[in-house]
Order: sequence, then C-alpha cells, then structure tokens
Amino acid sequence: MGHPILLAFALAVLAWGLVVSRELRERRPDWFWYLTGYGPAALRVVLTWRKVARLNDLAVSYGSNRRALGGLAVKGTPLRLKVPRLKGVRPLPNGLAVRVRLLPGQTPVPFIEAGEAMAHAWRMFAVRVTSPRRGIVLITATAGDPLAEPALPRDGAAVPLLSAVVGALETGGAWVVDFRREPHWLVVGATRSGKSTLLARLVTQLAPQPVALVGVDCKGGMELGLFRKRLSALATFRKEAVTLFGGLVVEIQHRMQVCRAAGARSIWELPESERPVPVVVLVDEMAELYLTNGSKEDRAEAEQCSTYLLRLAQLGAALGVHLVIAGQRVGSDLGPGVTALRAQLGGRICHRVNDPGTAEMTLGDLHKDAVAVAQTIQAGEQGVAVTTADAVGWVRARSHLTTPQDAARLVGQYADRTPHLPYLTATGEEAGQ
Ligand SMILES: Nc1ncnc2c1ncn2[C@@H]1O[C@H](COP(=O)(O)OP(=O)(O)OP(=O)(O)O)[C@@H](O)[C@H]1O
Repeated sequence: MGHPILLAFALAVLAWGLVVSRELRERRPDWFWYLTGYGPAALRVVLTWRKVARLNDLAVSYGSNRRALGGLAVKGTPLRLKVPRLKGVRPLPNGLAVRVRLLPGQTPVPFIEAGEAMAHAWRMFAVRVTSPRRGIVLITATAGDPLAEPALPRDGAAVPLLSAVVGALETGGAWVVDFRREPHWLVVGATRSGKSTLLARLVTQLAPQPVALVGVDCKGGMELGLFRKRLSALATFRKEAVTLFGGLVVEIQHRMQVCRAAGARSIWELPESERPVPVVVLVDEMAELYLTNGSKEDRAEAEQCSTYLLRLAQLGAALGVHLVIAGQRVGSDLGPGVTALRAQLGGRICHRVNDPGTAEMTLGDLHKDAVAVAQTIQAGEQGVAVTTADAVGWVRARSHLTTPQDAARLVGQYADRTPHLPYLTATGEEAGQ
C-alpha cells in the first residue's frame, strides 16, 4: 500500500525538480550559477589554461628560436615554453574572473585578441580582457548574456542631479548617464536599434529633476514631440534649430560673464541661489542638421548650425549646457564640422550599426577593441549598445524598455517643472560667429 504512494511522491519530486531546474537554468539566478556553474567552469579554466595559452601565443620562450643544423640556421618554435601564471579564479554573479601575471616582455594585446578563443575553450558567453594594473591582465568571463533580460533598478533609489539610470550593464551594474562626469554624449544606431527608446528613458529620468530639456528633432518632431510638455523648447526644422542654438550660445556667453564676475570656473562653483538652471539639449538625427540640397543658403544654414553646436560642445560643459546628439550614422561625409564635434562628445553609445565606418567613427578613436564588439550586435538585440564607461573604458549595456506612450505619460506628470527659458528665442545674429 505504502509503495505506490512513495513511488508517486518520488515521481512528483522528480518532475518538480526537472521543471524547476530547467526554469532555473534558463533564468540563471546568481546562486544557481554559484552552486552548479562556477565549479565546472573554474575547473575547465585551470585545466585548459596551458593549452589555450600555447595555442594563442600567450606563452613565451626565453631560449633562442634558432639552431644550427648542419651548415643551416633553422628557425622554429622552441619546445619549452613558459606559460604565464594564473592567479586565482574568482566567482562573479554571472561568471568568473581570473588574473594572469604577465611574463617580462609581454603586453595585454595578445590576451585581448585571444578573448574569443578563451570563450570557446571555456564554453562561456563572452570573455573580456582588461589590464587593471601594469603586469597584470584580468580575464572576465560571463556564462550567459546578462543583457537578455536586464534587471530593473530598485524603485526609490536616489539619483543625483543630471544623472539618469538608463539601463543595465553586462557587468551587472546600473547603466548611468551622468552629465556631471561626462558632459556630452553621442548616441548612434541604425534604424530600429533602440536610439529613441534610450532618449525616451533619458527624458523620463531627467524630467523630475530641476533641469531644462531642449529638443531638436528635425524629423518633424515625431520623436521628441511626445515630450513637448516637459521641453523648454523644441525645434522641428533646421532654421528653428539654428535660432535655438544661437540663443544657447548667447546664454553661454552670459553665464561666462557671471562666472568671471564671481571668480568661478564653472556654474557649479556659484552659490546655489545664483546658479542658472542646467540645460540638456537632445538632438534626434544629427544628419538632418548637416545634409544640404547644395544651394548656397542651405549650405550656409548647415554651416551655421555646425558652428553653434561646436561652440556649445566646447564651452557648455562648465556652463551647464549639455548635448546628447543621436543619429543613424556618423561620418566625416556629413560635413567638415562632424569630426570636430565628435572630438568634443566624450560619452559614446553605439547601438547596432549598418556600416563598420559608423562603429569606427563612434568608438574607434577612444577604444579600438570596442569597435568589433559593437559590430556583433544583432538586429534582434534592440536596445543593446556598447557605451564608454569610466572605470573599464567601454562596456556592453542595454537600455530599459520605455515605450513612447509610457515615457510621454511619465514626463507629462512633471510638466509644471519645465523651466521657462526666454533666451531660446534669441536670434542667431546676436550669438555672433
Ligand atoms: N532596450 C530595449 N529592450 C527591448 N526592446 C527594445 C529596446 N529598445 C528598443 N526596443 C525595441 O526596438 C524598437 C525600435 O526601437 P527605437 O524606436 O528606439 O529604435 P530607433 O533606433 O530610434 O529607430 P529609428 O531610427 O527608426 O527611429 C522599439 O519599438 C522596441 O520594441
């Protein structure tokens, strides 16, 4: 009598175990990785390290690679190779990290190039190699894609002024766009790659703060027009954009005078009561500002626009005027001012792009190794981007999905916090060249 019950119970436990373990494997919570994944992965790293190092030219020989054979000098690979030592395999929430002490004469470059081989050898999702200090490389391997379902930030966490939590980093942290640390940003991505979603998230995060938001959306205001209630100004075609940038340049000159008179080097050194409101200018589709139909007036307008933008980028950081410039592609063919402007935009975000040139232009001047990673972003990975990050140089990240409707509703709640900026109606002539 007791046997069938026991059998049924055992079967139920087995079925439950199978279902739960499958569910856990798919969702990969941290502790599941610690309990089941980390041990075998660490063992694989230790056991295969010598082979991986030898095959990827990470081992060195201090003996000569030439021998005399008869009357001939023969060159080859010495049999005795010294492999750099691993210094402990540390578990991470979604992977593991291992340090390697470089042998004299070695640089981190071949280790960075061997990242892909390591990922395959260790059956990991991705391997990233950095050099936190001289003589050491840090190999970080992630078991699954942490960006498949990025964790949402906890509600109620305080966000500093001019900071926005826009998504999650592949390292497990929050993706924060902080204008006080990095005053200007370039956001690039092919159509449907997630640029507007990122901008929407940025606006929802900045809307409750005492910050003026200014939109330049020369695609007829279709994207930024949704946030009109919280925007202090919105330009929907280039002529309006020129007027708006001109007004901001005049304001910057005024802020400079105020700072000079007060002996301050930035508006943040002014007393709080005298500090002007910070302005974040969002430009959706930079190409619309640069492309011309060839006519003289059109070219002059584009040049004027480019000059103003460059001025804002050069002087705005200390004076509380910040730029976020988004576009599908960026290249010097857009106009002579583009490369100069890019040099001023220290924050870079590269979503999926259609041409290698755009990835190179967005990230290549700062982080060569990030270019190839940006090019691996697939069409299905909307919202995934490679972004510059303080500590590690660059990192993969994914924005939190914010639909335009949700963003418009959230932003609408803070319409009464929209600062009135009379100077945005100033004309271009006042701003000078
Ligand atoms: N972080 C994200 N997570 C999940 N899905 C996303 C994310 N970001 C964007 N998407 C999806 O991708 C679609 C396109 O995104 P979005 O409109 O932001 O692209 P875009 O680069 O601005 O395109 P376009 O240049 O054509 O305006 C969205 O409708 C949304 O469904």
